This record gives sequence, structure tokens and C-alpha cells, in this order.
Amino acid sequence: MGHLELKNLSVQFGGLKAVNNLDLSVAQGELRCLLGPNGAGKSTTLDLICGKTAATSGQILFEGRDITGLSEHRRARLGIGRKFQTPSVFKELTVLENMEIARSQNPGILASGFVFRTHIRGRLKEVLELVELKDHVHTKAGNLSHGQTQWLEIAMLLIQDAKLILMDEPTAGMTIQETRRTGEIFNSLKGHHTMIVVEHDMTFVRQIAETVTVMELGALLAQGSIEEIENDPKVRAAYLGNEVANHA
Ligand SMILES: Nc1ncnc2c1ncn2[C@@H]1O[C@H](COP(=O)(O)OP(=O)(O)OP(=O)(O)O)[C@@H](O)[C@H]1O
Repeated sequence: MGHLELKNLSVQFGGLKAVNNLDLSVAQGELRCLLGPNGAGKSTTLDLICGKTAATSGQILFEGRDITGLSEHRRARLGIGRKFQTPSVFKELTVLENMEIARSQNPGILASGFVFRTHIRGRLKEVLELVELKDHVHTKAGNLSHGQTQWLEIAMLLIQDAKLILMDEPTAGMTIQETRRTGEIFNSLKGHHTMIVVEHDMTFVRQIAETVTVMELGALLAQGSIEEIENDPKVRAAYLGNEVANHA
């Protein structure tokens, strides 16, 4: 039994089956890369898992529990964290204040900041060190670089102890150095957090990949190691051929 299981999952928007009878099993602590051409249904799959979109049919099991009918909020409470493409940090607040809010999940609890600091200082330090923001705790989030803002968001999911982290193109807009560092961060999270990462940057995918799942037209096209995927004629025809051509 995987940490997360999608069984025959579908969602239909009007006449379009954006996700079509998808089966997927992701093990505890695994980092799964999700690839596929534009419109393949990758983001919609993340929407279905976090509860932003309701499934038309099929099942979603998280830690063995059927969460298909639960609200987005309830799923978040169970430890499913989503990082969207657009950052959702509070720009006027510092890195530390953003982390405090993430931890409390309720801005009203800021008043208990002292208790917060004493209790989770160790973990906070560890997380901020990991994302290289420990020297920026008093920097306003609005003054961080693009890469740092993305890392702050990841740190906010980590401090919430998200068990399953869903990320949609986390390296979009990052420099080569920031992308590489993001890969190192993800690699160090393996085994501790289950992650599903939608990505187009193949250099990054090669850096972090364990099992790779490729979608096309809402369905599973291929699954395997990065070598298997890159050498799969079906995948090359549907996706990687274009990617290589686009980035040549
Ligand atoms: N809320 C919605 N209403 C109607 N159609 C939608 C909705 N969300 C997604 N779609 C459609 O579903 C299909 C799958 O979209 P999705 O964004 O999941 O693809 P993707 O694989 O993430 O693509 P990309 O790589 O471009 O982000 C697309 O044809 C999209 O237009």
C-alpha cells in the first residue's frame, strides 16, 4: 500500500476528461516526478490530490484512508501541502513571521510567538538552514530573490510537517544555480516527506528523479527510471522529442 494511491481517478470538465482513469501509487518518503506535455493533466492531478478540484469518479487514498470526499482544508490538516506556481508568502512580513504563520496556520496565534520560538526553535533553525535563509530571518519576504521566495514557501510546508508535498514547476524562473540548490534540497527531503513534483526542466528532473511518471491526455503514458523514460519511444514521441527541440 502506497502512502498515496490514486485509483481509477477521473475528472471531467464539460466534454474534456482532463484526468482519465489514472492509477498511481507513491511510496512513503518517495519523490515522484510527474512529466508530460502541456495539457496532459499534471496540474489537475495535483488539484485532485489536494482537494482544490473534486474528482468525477475514482478514489484517492492517503495513508490508507479514503480522502476523495474531503475538503481541501481537511486534507491540509491531514498533512497534504501544496506549493503553487505563484508564491503565497506575505510580502510585508519577515521570513521568520511567515514561518510563524505557517506553523500556527492561524495569524491570530502570533501573540504566542515566544512559546512558538522556544518550542520549535531547533526545527526552525534546521529548516531555515536547509533552504539557506537562516541569515535572512528578519528580511521582508518581499525583498527576497525569486529563488529565495520559492524556498521560503517550501520551508513553510516543512515547518507545518507536511507529510505529502505537491509542487508544480518549483524551479520555474530560477537561475541555474538556484535550480541546482533546489535539487539538493529535494534530495535531502527524500525519505522524510513524500513528494510529487511536476517539472519540465529535464536537467533538474535528472538530478532528483527516482521513479518518473509520464502523463498524456489525462492518462498514464509511461512510468520508470529516468533512463527508461528517456529511452522510451512513446515518451520521446509524445513529450521529450518536443522538449529537446524546444530547448535546443
Ligand atoms: N478548471 C478547469 N476547467 C476546464 N478545463 C480545465 C480546468 N483545469 C484544467 N483544464 C483543462 O484540463 C487539461 C489539463 O490541464 P492541466 O493544467 O492539468 O495540464 P498540465 O499537464 O498541468 O499542463 P501544463 O504543463 O501546461 O501546466 C487542459 O486541457 C486544461 O485546459
